Amino acid sequence: MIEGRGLTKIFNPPGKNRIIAVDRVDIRINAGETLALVGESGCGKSTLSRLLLLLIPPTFGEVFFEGQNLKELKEKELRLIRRKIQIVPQQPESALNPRWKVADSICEPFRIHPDALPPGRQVGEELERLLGLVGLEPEQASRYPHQLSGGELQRAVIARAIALEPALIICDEPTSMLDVSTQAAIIRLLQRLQQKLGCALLFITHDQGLAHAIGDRTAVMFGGQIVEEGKGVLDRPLHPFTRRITSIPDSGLLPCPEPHVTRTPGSCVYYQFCPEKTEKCLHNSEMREYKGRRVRCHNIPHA
Ligand SMILES: Nc1ncnc2c1ncn2[C@@H]1O[C@H](COP(=O)(O)OP(=O)(O)OP(=O)(O)O)[C@@H](O)[C@H]1O
Repeated sequence: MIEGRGLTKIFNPPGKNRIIAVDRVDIRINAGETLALVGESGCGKSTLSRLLLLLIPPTFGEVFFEGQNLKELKEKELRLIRRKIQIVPQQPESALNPRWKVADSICEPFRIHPDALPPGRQVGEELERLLGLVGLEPEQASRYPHQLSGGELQRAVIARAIALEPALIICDEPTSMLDVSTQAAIIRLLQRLQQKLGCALLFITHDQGLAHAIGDRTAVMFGGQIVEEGKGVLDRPLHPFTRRITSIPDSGLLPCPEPHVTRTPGSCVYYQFCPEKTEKCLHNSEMREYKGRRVRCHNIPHA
């Protein structure tokens, strides 16, 4: 359904070294599936998700949605596609207008896209339906954001995200600001909604337990690259980085280095950290298909 090919994002902050935030990433999310994107802080997960929506322009690479190259679309056509892809961010407050009642934020998509309202339906009826789907009371929706808890706010953001029946919801660490029991409730809600609405999820997290629980497939990121991707990645890891993080449950031990600082020029992105590196790892590694997986490592045999 959505596919990024060769996506690269280089930031050039004034007076600082350039940052290769996303480096030649190929990524595909199929209709109705959940892809968990896991990696340490700073490895490029959020930048990659913003590239997929063309919220920021890629330095190199292209994005295809249902076969259409987004770069070739006019702004109006791109807006129609963006309707089909919604984001649930880490901080729900950032997605809701603090001066609006929550109900008004949830219904905003219908004001922007009045044609999206099902024929014969009133906005109020849709609001009631959405609140029911996410488990919020009408009374809660009549409050302002600062009058709701973090979990309630995230439910409101999810209600807004599903209003236009998206084909894909990008969940960018949607539970990391919540306490553990609220986290579990929000995850269950997202899973239930996905089943009911049939949408795909790109679930971004640095929590490998969560990635394991929610993903049909998992993509592991390091230093701006996807280093391993497929089914069962966290159960039977092949890449040295995936093996390392899965051997230390809940590791926060390997903060992602900024590639321009730590990377040996031209080498595999994991070169400086890899206990198994050989001479060929001084050269960039390409993605290889192996046992139904994609792995970016010279030491994985060619299929
Ligand atoms: N607008 C920007 N200008 C300059 N550098 C940026 C910009 N946005 C992101 N970066 C840098 O790009 C790299 C990747 O950042 P990104 O936010 O995508 O990582 P992440 O994996 O989502 O991290 P986290 O889990 O902490 O949100 C980081 O080094 C970050 O500092």
